[in-house]
Amino acid sequence: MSDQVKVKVRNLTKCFGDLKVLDNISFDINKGDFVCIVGPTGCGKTTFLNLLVKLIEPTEGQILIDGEPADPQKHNLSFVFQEPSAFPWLTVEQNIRFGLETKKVEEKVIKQRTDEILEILGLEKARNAYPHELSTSTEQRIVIGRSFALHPDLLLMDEPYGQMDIKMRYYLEDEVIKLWQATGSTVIFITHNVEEAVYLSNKCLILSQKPTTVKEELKIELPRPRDIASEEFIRLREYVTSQIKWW
Ligand SMILES: Nc1ncnc2c1ncn2[C@@H]1O[C@H](COP(=O)(O)OP(=O)(O)OP(=O)(O)O)[C@@H](O)[C@H]1O
Repeated sequence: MSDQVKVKVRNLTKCFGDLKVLDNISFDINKGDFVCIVGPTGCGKTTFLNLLVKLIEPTEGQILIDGEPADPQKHNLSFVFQEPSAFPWLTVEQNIRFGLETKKVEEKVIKQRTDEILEILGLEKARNAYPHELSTSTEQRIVIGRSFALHPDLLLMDEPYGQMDIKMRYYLEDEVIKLWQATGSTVIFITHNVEEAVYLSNKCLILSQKPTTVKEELKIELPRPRDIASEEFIRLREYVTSQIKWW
């Protein structure tokens, strides 16, 4: 993990009319970090992502990527949302190649990255299948693979496993860690699931209730793969849960 700052959030405030959602928020995300953002329902997690991609404008403050105002036209941002969005008319392999071809990446690099991602996903044999021939969770894995293949400046994931059952989630979480480690991407991952945040992140950003501030930036330095039954894991999970409680 390098200490080079990738994302700098400074004095970010967002109001919708009289409703102050984000209240003077500042934090840094380092290059190669896997940051999970957790907080009470409605505290503004999605609002933060919308500000980052300029879907909405801040009331005050700014977000910088590599020292420049965040701009999806300039920065290489990639997204994964809760609803899988593989292109149904493309095969698994073509889905993973898609973004790289659009960006006119050299064929040799496209092939090498696609093969690497297919291998990590264990989908080499399904490379010529279409998404409708596969399960919903596999479709989401393809979307995640497609996003990591781009080696984005920043990969934004908003509850990508929200619809998956618990057993499937552990499997997918291990896979996303492999993709992250193989590509060195910087990831911002939003989740309601504290266990998922402690399992995945090397830094957990705990937000308060509205008007939202950063309650704590918690470094999580447990070895990987993480043991959810270990004393330290349980202690951290309980601690983060206690921090986001507002009742
Ligand atoms: N365009 C908008 N206009 C008015 N209010 C909005 C708008 N977008 C979001 N809000 C309000 O801002 C607050 C934060 O919403 P947001 O969806 O960012 O929260 P969240 O933390 O992602 O929520 P959840 O935990 O439910 O996923 C909510 O009270 C929401 O109603």
